[in-house]
Amino acid sequence: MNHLAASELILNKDNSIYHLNLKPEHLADTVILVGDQNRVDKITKHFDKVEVAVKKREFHTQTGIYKGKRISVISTGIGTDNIDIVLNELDALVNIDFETRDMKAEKTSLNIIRVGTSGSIQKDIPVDSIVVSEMAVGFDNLLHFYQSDEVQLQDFNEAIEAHLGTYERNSKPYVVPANASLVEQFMSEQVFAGFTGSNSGFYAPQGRVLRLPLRDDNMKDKLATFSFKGKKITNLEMETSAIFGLSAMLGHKALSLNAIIANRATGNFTKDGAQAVENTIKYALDRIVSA
Ligand SMILES: O=P(O)(O)O[C@H]1O[C@H](CO)[C@@H](O)[C@H]1O
Ligand SMILES: O=c1cc[nH]c(=O)[nH]1
Repeated sequence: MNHLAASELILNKDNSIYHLNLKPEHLADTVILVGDQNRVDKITKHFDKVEVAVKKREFHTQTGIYKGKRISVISTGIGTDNIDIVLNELDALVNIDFETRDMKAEKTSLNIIRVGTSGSIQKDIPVDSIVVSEMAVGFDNLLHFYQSDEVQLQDFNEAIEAHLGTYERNSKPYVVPANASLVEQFMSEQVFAGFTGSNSGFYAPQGRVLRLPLRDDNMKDKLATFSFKGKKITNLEMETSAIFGLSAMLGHKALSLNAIIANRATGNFTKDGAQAVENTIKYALDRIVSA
């Protein structure tokens, strides 16, 4: 067997994993991922107790108990490049033996739930609502570095590429589904079912113009008018595609919920982002313990 070299599976002096700074015993099987470090406390303030609190760079982790369930909350920072780090290190914590540096024979499957913020691109999905993503389309290029074809919905890939007329030097969009059982657990009449676009930036990649012109002025409208097999792209953010894709490849279950703080179709921005996020956190925690 090939043991993973020190340069590939990187452990800190205390045997914690490189970026997350966590040891296997620090992690719960249910993991909430948030972009913003300050959101970790906003979630664990609802916990009965917090037993682990570890910080390194933008990766802040707290593990504790909520209504009898052990949950880890981890901030990822912004972007799918960070999701590459977080998902690989989460998987290593449960599925690689840090002593032997080999894969474990028996694999653990985590439940991974993103609680994020996002901008709606459909008029009828207003600010302060919650979108539960059934699917995601990645306009980043992360999944293309992995043997990921099997987890991608190729018919959607082709339909989106044809509709957008993606610039030939950009990476090709990839579409990946959320875990179906988590979608069922989190869906209700209080939320919108979504198809979430994950972009490689906040400004031009999401069709925002401050001072710099876009290569394609119509990109936001093209995203909003895409429709295939009854699905429209509902909202834009920056992590969900990679969370769904890497989780599916690694055998974990993933879902993403986003508080809608901007409506790009109407030009509205929430008047109380903190409350929108708090409502989404409460909804997510409630659904996690409802299983
Ligand atoms: O609020 P978070 O979870 O960070 O999510 C959204 O907010 C950030 C951009 O402002 C991006 O990370 C985007 O995905
Ligand atoms: O419009 C938005 C709002 C939040 N996060 C994003 O990435 N885009």
